[in-house]
Amino acid sequence: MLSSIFKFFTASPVSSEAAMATAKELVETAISENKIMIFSKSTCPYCRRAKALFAAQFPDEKPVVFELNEREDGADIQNYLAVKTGQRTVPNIFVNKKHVGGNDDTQAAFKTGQLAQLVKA
Ligand SMILES: N[C@@H](CCC(=O)N[C@@H](CS)C(=O)NCC(=O)O)C(=O)O
Repeated sequence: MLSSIFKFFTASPVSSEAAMATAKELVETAISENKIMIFSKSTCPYCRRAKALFAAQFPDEKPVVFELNEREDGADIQNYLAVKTGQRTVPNIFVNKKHVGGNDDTQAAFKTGQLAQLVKA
């Protein structure tokens, strides 16, 4: 019972001001400290495809992945990312502090060579 109430609140599209501020700091630190930062959900097929692309094409780089569905602050992070990037879906990917976007954007950026440019920037 308590855990279902808790899940309802963590899945909420509304975060308190304090939770948003905490999520903001966490997200901004993660983006600035990690070359490839992937906000993901472990159950999401688009996320799997994006992670597989990095593993296959940039095997020397080790993306940092936050699985939002496995964290208590996952909904707050997702809400902050929506404000920051205009994108609410996962994956939400940053390379060298640049917002690449979701899986479709990442696959497209790989095809044009832009992703490789960003990775080595
Ligand atoms: N076109 C997007 C599709 C991403 C997408 O639909 N992701 C789903 C999960 S598989 C999502 O974020 N749904 C909303 C949510 O999980 O909150 C992409 O290529 O990244």
